[in-house]
Amino acid sequence: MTIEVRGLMRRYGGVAALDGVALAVGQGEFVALLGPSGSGKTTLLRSLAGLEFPDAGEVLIDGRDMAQVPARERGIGFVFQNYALFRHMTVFENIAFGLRIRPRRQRPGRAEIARRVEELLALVRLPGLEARYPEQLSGGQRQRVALARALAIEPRVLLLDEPFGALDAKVRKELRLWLRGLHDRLGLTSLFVTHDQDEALELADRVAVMRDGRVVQFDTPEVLLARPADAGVAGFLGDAAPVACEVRGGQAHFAALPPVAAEGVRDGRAVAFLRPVDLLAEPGAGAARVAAARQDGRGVRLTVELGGMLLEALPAQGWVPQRGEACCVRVLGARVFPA
Ligand SMILES: Nc1ncnc2c1ncn2[C@@H]1O[C@H](COP(=O)(O)OP(=O)(O)OP(=O)(O)O)[C@@H](O)[C@H]1O
Repeated sequence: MTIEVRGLMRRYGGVAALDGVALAVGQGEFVALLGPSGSGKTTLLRSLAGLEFPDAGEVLIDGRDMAQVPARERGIGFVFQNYALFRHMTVFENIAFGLRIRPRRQRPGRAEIARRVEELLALVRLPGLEARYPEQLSGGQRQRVALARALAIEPRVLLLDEPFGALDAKVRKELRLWLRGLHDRLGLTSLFVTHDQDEALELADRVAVMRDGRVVQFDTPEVLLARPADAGVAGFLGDAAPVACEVRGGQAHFAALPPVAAEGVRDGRAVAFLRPVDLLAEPGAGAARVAAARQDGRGVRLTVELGGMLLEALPAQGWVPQRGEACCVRVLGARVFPA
């Protein structure tokens, strides 16, 4: 199924939660809505689900305008933060609920419901847990039950609001990869809200970056990192450090770093956004000093001190940096915007 919204507006008192949102999602895409708190992500997701009705604009699902159609008639599955399971119902009843609320004509019989619940539990890899209550499950298990409940109606579109928000980092990582696999296998079109950029960049085919009730950029993770639409997006993604510079003739000049290409940027004061992968530190008598070097899951993370700034950089291959050691920093690339 395809999803398209045009000119979506939603005001709460004086606040424009959605301020003219446009977005077109293709069949089979896995899309992240990413943005700071209050940027309108949840309001957009709820408008797609039919839990919120926009003041103006269109919500097209497979080309049909759904803006005023209630949630249960949209055939969309949704999963919210904090599981939102019914605490007084067993796992079986929670999942069956998704089937029992279907319009009468499509509602399956008792035996068929039991068969479907069993199938869904196998799908989310929780067989045999149907008699448990939510409080007898771990956070990750609860979230998978919530997903099974959403999938019970066989939706073609799945909407998820911070689905892994309450889980610890390891479970979160496992579950999101598993969810991506499930999306692919079932041929769903999915949108999920997150304010975790790693999650968005790792999982999504495309990421819609939201700010102040608008989608400011909608692109693949690669394009977002390489060509952010504006300084706001550049600063929000990829752990980029903003460094003041001066552009002259297509080059950005810094006080303490070598110049770097800034093609197409007009001459004058500017800001360069430098990610750790943009800076290569090498041992040698340079103006920089190693402020910290630590090992994490991805390799050595190096912090260098240079002209009063602290910048994250990659160490040259084979070099084991020591704190306080002098070094030189090369700039491999930068995203530069007029100040
Ligand atoms: N029911 C409501 N009543 C009044 N204001 C609301 C309501 N729902 C949302 N808002 C406001 O609309 C704006 C967008 O909110 P929304 O929840 O969509 O943002 P968000 O990007 O999902 O934020 P978060 O990441 O914090 O969940 C915010 O300023 C919020 O305070």
